[in-house]
Amino acid sequence: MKQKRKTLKQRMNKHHVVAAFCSAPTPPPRMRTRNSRRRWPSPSHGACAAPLLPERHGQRERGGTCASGRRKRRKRGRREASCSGAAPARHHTRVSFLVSAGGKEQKRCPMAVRGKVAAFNLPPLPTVGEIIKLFRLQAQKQLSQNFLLDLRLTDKIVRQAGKLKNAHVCEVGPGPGGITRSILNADVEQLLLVEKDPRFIPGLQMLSEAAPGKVRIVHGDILTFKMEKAFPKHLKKNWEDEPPNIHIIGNLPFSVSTPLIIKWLENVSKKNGPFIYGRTQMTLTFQKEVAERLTANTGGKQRSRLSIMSQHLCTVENRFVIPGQAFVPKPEVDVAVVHFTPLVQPKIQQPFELVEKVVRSAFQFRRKHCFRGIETLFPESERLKKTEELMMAADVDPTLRPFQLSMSHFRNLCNTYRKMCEEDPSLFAYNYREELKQKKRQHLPKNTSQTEQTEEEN
Ligand SMILES: C[S@@+](CC[C@H](N)C(=O)[O-])C[C@H]1O[C@@H](n2cnc3c(N)ncnc32)[C@H](O)[C@@H]1O
Repeated sequence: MKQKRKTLKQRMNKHHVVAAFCSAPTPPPRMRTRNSRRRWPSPSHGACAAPLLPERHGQRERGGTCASGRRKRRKRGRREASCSGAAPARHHTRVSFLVSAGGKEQKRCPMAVRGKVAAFNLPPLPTVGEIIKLFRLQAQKQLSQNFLLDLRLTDKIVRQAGKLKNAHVCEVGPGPGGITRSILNADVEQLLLVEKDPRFIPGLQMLSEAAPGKVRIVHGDILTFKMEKAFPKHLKKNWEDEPPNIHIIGNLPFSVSTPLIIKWLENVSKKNGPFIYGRTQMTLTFQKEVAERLTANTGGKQRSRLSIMSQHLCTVENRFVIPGQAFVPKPEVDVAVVHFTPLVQPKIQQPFELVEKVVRSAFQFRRKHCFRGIETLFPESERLKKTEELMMAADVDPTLRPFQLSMSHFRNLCNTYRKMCEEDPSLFAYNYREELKQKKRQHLPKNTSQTEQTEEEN
């Protein structure tokens, strides 16, 4: 009789587990999964995981009716209960969930989906590590893929975005879905995932099924993806108002994050792309040194083109550093999480291209006096005269080094250069590098300023 009742209970458990994966948004009343045994059920639909997921439901039920099965389960239960909060990320594949009859969390390994950010609980899922194994998602070095498996860390990244309850979020490069889980746990309204590598799509579909109606997956390149229509129109806010409840979050490869932030800064300046909705906030990871450049102050060692371009358009905050060893595989460098909020008024009120040109020229020779870079704004024939005119009118000491120039120095330089371009409409089209190339092609004798290598970082 006792044995019969247990079997029924087990059947109920099985039913709830399946339901959780198929469509039910609520967690099962009581469930145990032992991930090393791969007990999770396969998703019932979608082209994603079915062929790779082992079918174990029958085995589970049979195991429950014999004495040795019960002994094994008791032993396993003790092991699960001993899973401590200090478990390192690599232990995460052995994590289990224990949820009580009321759906209230009794005990759950802190490595699992939780943290202050959690406001919505995904049903039990295979861990990120298991998804990687299950779908054989080896990181591709040429795509600079480095994954975050520690969900405390992904929660921490997501917390940097602020309150996400009912927010519309776009995650760039979700990969195996660590950050994705933390975003979903923050009780967002809608999550748009843009992933370039098709190998990750089935694992993401699995997450999508665990949070029905919330996730939209786009297989595409974020550098070309059009964000203008990505979110509902009613979320639009005036630029002067508080930022809309729209966030961009992502841990992108370094090769993509720098060109992407430059593109998005241009979008901020033109109020298009993701900023058609207002002052959309971004929480993104960068190589630590790039994050330092983005946030460097006047006189700082890392002060560069990126510092001026980002800080004149946004409030930029370097929130925290993630050591390289937190990623799998470990990259050569550390990573920093940077938060951007577009400013109501840019600090330099000139077109993006003009500011970019002045700033790029100024940092052309970063160890030399700033006039050496600034003079590359002018054709050789009138270089000296025009550079003097610009520096005088902008009230900038020509012997300062580029990294010593403040935002107001750059504002004055841009405003004066704009006036000079209005007086001489051909000036803005002048391109120093083009001139150099042409001269090289013509085999003209080179003077020092022509042969000098530019030092500006790109
Ligand atoms: C560094 S991995 C991070 C993966 C995951 N977000 C994490 O934190 O574990 C970068 C991810 O971005 C994806 N990715 C790379 N370039 C991309 C692009 N241009 N557009 C969209 N996704 C891209 C990669 O395929 C990979 O999944």
